[in-house]
Amino acid sequence: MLQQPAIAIRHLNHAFGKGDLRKSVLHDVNLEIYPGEIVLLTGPSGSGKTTLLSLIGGLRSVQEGSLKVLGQELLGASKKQLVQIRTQIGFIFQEHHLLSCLSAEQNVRMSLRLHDDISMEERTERTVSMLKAVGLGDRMDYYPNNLSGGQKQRVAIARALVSHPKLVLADEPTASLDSKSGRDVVEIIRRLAKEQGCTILLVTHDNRILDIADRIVHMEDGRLAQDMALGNEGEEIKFQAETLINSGRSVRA
Ligand SMILES: Nc1ncnc2c1ncn2[C@@H]1O[C@H](COP(=O)(O)OP(=O)(O)OP(=O)(O)O)[C@@H](O)[C@H]1O
Repeated sequence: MLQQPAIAIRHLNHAFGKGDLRKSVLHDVNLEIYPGEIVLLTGPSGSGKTTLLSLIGGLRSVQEGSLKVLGQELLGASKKQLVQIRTQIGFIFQEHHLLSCLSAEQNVRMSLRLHDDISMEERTERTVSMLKAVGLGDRMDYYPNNLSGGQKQRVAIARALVSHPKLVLADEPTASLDSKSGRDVVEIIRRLAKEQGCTILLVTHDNRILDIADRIVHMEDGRLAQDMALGNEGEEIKFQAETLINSGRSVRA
């Protein structure tokens, strides 16, 4: 493949704690994800998915191995470089982390504050059109407390995508949603990501998401245990993929 990977990971190890309390949680992780790919990260509770996602997002420092995100090496990166890489990534979490004192519009607009290259006028335009794209054109002045769970998660998606990031990292974005809202949220992420051509890495235990993915990467005990491409293949692969997602869910339950 000629394209540069959006994420390139080589021999990545990670541990928490020191001395006797040191616990190794990622072991020799190797992974490449290419621009435009939608990849699901699955695995049992405690297998290291969130740790891996937070390293890729520049939310933790890389300890050992190589981790390149959008061409930038994060091993040894300065705080300033980590902040810079974070501005190029859209984050969507299970808990939406909206600021309750700000309206939906202000929450979305906030994520453009570090983008000095985008004029005030364009920030307003983008914010309004992104909230319309997630179906909240008539809720822009609402505060989070007056929105449903699914609506709050849609504001969080708008906030993650309004800067047109090249990479979106999502950690169980549908976990707190009912089945219809969960499906809507996933469909919105997929549509907007394909329109904007961005790469998505999504941690999930939710097999309703399966059909939006190009690939499933499965973790066990801090290692990548399986990497499966999905396409228009038959029921057998689909069954295997569902089993992987369910294995994570049943262990967690
Ligand atoms: N800040 C931390 N300090 C110490 N140990 C941690 C910390 N964060 C995670 N761990 C440990 O690292 C391991 C991997 O955790 P991680 O949250 O990455 O797993 P996960 O696959 O995302 O799990 P889940 O599906 O439950 O969210 C677990 O054993 C966890 O207890």
